Amino acid sequence: MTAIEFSDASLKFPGSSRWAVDQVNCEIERGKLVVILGPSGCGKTTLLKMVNRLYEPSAGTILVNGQDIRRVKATELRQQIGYVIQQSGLFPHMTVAQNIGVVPRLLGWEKPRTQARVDELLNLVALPPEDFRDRYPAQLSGGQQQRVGVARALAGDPQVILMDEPFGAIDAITRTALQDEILRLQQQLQKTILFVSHDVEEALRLADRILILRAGQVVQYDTPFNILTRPANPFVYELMGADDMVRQLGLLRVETAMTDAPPDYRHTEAEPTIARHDSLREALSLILRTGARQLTVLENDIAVGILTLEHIRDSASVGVGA
Ligand SMILES: Nc1ncnc2c1ncn2[C@@H]1O[C@H](COP(=O)(O)OP(=O)(O)OP(=O)(O)O)[C@@H](O)[C@H]1O
Repeated sequence: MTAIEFSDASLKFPGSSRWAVDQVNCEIERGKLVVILGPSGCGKTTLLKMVNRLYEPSAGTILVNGQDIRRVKATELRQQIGYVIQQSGLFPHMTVAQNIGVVPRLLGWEKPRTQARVDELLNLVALPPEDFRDRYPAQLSGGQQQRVGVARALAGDPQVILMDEPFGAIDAITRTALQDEILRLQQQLQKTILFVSHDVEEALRLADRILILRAGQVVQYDTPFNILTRPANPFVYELMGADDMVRQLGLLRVETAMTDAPPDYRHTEAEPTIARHDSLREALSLILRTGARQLTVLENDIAVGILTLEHIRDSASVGVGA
């Protein structure tokens, strides 16, 4: 099912001679995390802000859950769509609980229901409620503020969440921790997330699909694996740094290269196993170390896939497409 659909979506800012977003056509499947990637000024933020009508398209249409967003009041639309921005955007004069409770209050929830939801969300983003509920944003680290920002975006239980470089201003170690958190939450909640980034590693780690923009136009929209192995043109190849394959293998997840295990598949105890979220680099090490012909890919102790050296080799044989 399609959660967001862009049809010829375009935007030209008043007084500007060029299109900031130029005839974007793409469908975002429900439950997927799509990263919009591209160089500075290519239109990533503009495209994102068109979805919750912070910017109105000059031409084309955008559907959210099948509905033309022009037919929904902007305020109502924004209550249905979570939004996380770089500097968290928390209201400084409100406590953490009040910040997270903004949308539930707008939706008219009773106080006890809002309070319970705030605590549930703080637990979900690994901030113990009793420690954090009554603090003000200035009393939090940058990483904690972003966690609260994510909790706030989830508060009304929206199906669609927009994230605009949410971890851009965070140090590298905390950023990795927050990315792990998003992957964990995503496994649990399966929201449709449109995530702006200019960081290739972040895109490869998080995305089910990557949308590459250049000068407002879609250059390629595909899985991280296909973008790395079949870049549409030299621009994509360079953007992805596809010449450094060892680094890329460290970023691609096993699940991006494996084949699904047949329903009757059984693996013997002796066969080495790997988790679907481990990196291809770890998989390669394991194959080389054990001399195994194939690895069984596990998720929650269940065999979900098979990974061979050929799969990894395919992922490393980059060619620039037409
Ligand atoms: N409010 C505005 N008025 C006029 N032009 C704008 C406005 N906002 C953005 N632009 C222009 O539109 C183009 C796309 O900007 P946008 O912010 O979407 O790019 P971006 O890809 O998100 O960039 P970055 O990675 O640097 O944040 C740029 O040329 C920018 O200068």
